[in-house]
Amino acid sequence: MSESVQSGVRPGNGVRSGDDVHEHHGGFPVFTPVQAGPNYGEFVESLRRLQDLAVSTHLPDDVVDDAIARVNALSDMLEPHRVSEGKSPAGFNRQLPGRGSLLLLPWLFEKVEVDGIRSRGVFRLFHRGGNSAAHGGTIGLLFDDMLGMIVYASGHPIARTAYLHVNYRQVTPLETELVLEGRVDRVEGRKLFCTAELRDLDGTVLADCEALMIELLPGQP
Ligand SMILES: CCCCCCCCCCCCCCCC(=O)SCCNC(=O)CCNC(=O)[C@H](O)C(C)(C)COP(=O)(O)OP(=O)(O)OC[C@H]1O[C@@H](n2cnc3c(N)ncnc32)[C@H](O)[C@@H]1OP(=O)(O)O
Repeated sequence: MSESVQSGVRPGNGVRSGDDVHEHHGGFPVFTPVQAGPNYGEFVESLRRLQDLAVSTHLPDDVVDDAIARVNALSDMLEPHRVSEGKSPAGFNRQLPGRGSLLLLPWLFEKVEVDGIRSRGVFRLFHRGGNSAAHGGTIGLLFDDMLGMIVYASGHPIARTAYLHVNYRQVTPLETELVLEGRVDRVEGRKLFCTAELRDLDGTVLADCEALMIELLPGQP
């Protein structure tokens, strides 16, 4: 199999179909994953810490002024290195929490196999919704991103989420290790019906979802 991937997606370990199916479905460009450097994970984690602090501090105005200047200086340093989609290590590095993406929940995959996926991690302070619970939208983000990985691992061509039904069963705590598991339950043509559950370490289901992923047709964005 080539090193090229569509939006970071390629078949799970030698499963199901050949290269053609994966490299010619959908209108995604073919990306070559950008390997993160040795300190990239620490860089992303430093930015997450900054986000945690941004939502959990009450700063004097002069500290805010100083912070604005420093953050702008940092942005000015990064700006000349801007690249187009697919040319940054962000999102392509499965060995890093959140695949090295600041958007994604900083979770790590424990199992990425044809029959399903398991990942583990915490919701951070900056994911707070209210009363120390995770914001419901961030739970949807966790599920939705996992669905992409489920499709990838199961060996199906790239797919998009047609619907994602989330059941919020219990309040989801912040800064507490949790486990997420999901899989493709059944396939009808291009339609992949998936389920996933978010549990605490006692096995209590905090949220679960049912989703329809649809394999993209050639040229579909
Ligand atoms: C090496 C390192 C590894 C890294 C590895 C990374 C891998 C990880 C990548 C992550 C990648 C992100 C993946 C996240 C997933 C998104 O978040 S995607 C973003 C959110 N979703 C979207 O933006 C989708 C927007 N919608 C669309 O583009 C189109 O509606 C769709 C979903 C492509 C479907 O359109 P279509 O192809 O025209 O399909 P259509 O003919 O309408 O329907 C096909 C069938 O599905 C049914 N259907 C369609 N929609 C629905 C619906 N909402 N409800 C029920 N049935 C429906 C139709 O009834 C039809 O059924 P049949 O008649 O065939 O029985």
